[in-house]
Amino acid sequence: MKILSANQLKEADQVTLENQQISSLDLMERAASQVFNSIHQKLKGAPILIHVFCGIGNNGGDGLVISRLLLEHGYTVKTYIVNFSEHRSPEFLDNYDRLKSMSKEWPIQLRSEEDFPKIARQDMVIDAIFGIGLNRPMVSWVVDLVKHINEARCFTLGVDVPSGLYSDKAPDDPNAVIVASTTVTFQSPKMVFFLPQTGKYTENFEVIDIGLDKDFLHQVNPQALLFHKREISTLYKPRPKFSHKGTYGHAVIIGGSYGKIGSTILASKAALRIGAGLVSAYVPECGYIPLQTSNPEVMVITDGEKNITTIDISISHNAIGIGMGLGTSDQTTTAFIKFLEQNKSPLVIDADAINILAKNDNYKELIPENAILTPHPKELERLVGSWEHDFEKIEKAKAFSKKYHCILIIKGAYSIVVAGNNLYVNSTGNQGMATAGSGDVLTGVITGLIAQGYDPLQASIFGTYLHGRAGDIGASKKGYESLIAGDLITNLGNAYVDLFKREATKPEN
Ligand SMILES: NC(=O)C1=CN([C@@H]2O[C@H](COP(=O)(O)OP(=O)(O)OC[C@H]3O[C@@H](n4cnc5c(N)ncnc54)[C@H](O)[C@@H]3O)[C@@H](O)[C@H]2O)[C@H](O)CC1
Ligand SMILES: [K+]
Repeated sequence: MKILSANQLKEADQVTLENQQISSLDLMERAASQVFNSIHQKLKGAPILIHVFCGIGNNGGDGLVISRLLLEHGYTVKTYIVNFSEHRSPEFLDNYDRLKSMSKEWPIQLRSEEDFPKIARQDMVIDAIFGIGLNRPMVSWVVDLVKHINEARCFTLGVDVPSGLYSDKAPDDPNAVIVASTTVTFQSPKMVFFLPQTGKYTENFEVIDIGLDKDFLHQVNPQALLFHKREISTLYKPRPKFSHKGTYGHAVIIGGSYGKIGSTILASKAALRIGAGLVSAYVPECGYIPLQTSNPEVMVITDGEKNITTIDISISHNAIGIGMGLGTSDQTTTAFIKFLEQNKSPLVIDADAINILAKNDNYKELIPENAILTPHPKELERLVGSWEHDFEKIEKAKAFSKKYHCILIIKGAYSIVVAGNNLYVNSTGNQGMATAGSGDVLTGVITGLIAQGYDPLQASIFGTYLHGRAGDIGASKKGYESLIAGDLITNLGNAYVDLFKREATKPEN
């Protein structure tokens, strides 16, 4: 599914009006009626008080249409106009008149704190104050209104986006944004829903198709792509019946140091469970017995006593995952840099291997083309430098990916695969996966997929999805708190099976 920017949506809007020969008032009616349908389906006429807060632009216009339709269907509604400016949009004004002409109770004008209504915990709020048009800080009484609404802690539905969010940067004041229980958004999910600083303002979101011009939507180069099961399942490579372990490649996992051998146990097991034909672990001597005991299917090569001192892989192989538990001692650093100078294999670079690269710009030049780096936020910061907000972080990640011709996977609630200017947002995973070793499993998964013949970009997107889905299935059985990295490995098989199940284990956003 395409994630479009605010400008792209505005352009789509214009193209649609021309090609479908409709007015923007018609389009607003179409869009807002769908929001009403979604509310009506859930409320089914429930006799609760619904407060609809409308700005004076087109988001506010949507709110007025929703108010009218709710009233027509017998709901108890109070409509408020948030007068943050004198420049009311024509579509707002048309709908304002329509609402006044059909309702005995006129909308209530808000101009200052004295006008704020009481909102009870059991009421519902529809937030149509600002949409994708917010382009400067809100005046202070509107900020106070937002806080007043949030303090009520009642079910709050955001129209298009929670008011107070910009489309391309973090909010000026983190308390000046509506915290929505759900957001019904038009045509395309918004990038803000997927980023930590802004995604927290909506618990859920629902995308509704408002019928924007199909050709435009088809040809437009999106801000990012969001991957769900239907798109992901097309990446799956079926296994031929007459195949053997050699068909599925040899994955090598390099890492571990005294006290951190578990990371390589997890990564190598994950590479096996995702389907690599053969897996070898290259670890220091102290890892030999733990690995052989816990993963009998994995072959073990050792070097150094407590940490790796040279990396010499003479066995034939198809992919290497390196860095988990590796440590960053001088000896290990030298070994890793020498390895990079000679290596010709597809690489997944994780954890301490990223930390070593971050030490020196000359090291980064050694990143092979199409290597995949899987940093968590702190590792990413070491690699690309600090950022002020998430959009800047993404721009820095893109610049890094282009400069070094590699793929970055920004791990988080929605992991984002960055390949040059292209962004791929993952839709699976949950907060239970914020646990030790989760990243080691991801590295093993992606390395195992490359060994089987998936290209690095496919392996990044597909691997991130399967890893998250395994976490979702694991959490559905164990809950978030008790989910551990080993459970992700256990459920990788279920994640594959789930790809071809019709019903999703978790509703798609
Ligand atoms: N194609 C679609 O997706 C459709 C979207 N619709 C809805 O329209 C809004 C966007 O409407 P717009 O009028 O452009 O912007 P807003 O309503 O978000 O904001 C109103 C207006 O206010 C000005 N402004 C911005 N920041 C401030 C501020 N801090 N203080 C005062 N004034 C401010 C600015 O000029 C804005 O234009 C979209 O989200 C959807 O809800 C259509 O209904 C259907 C098609
Ligand atoms: K809104």
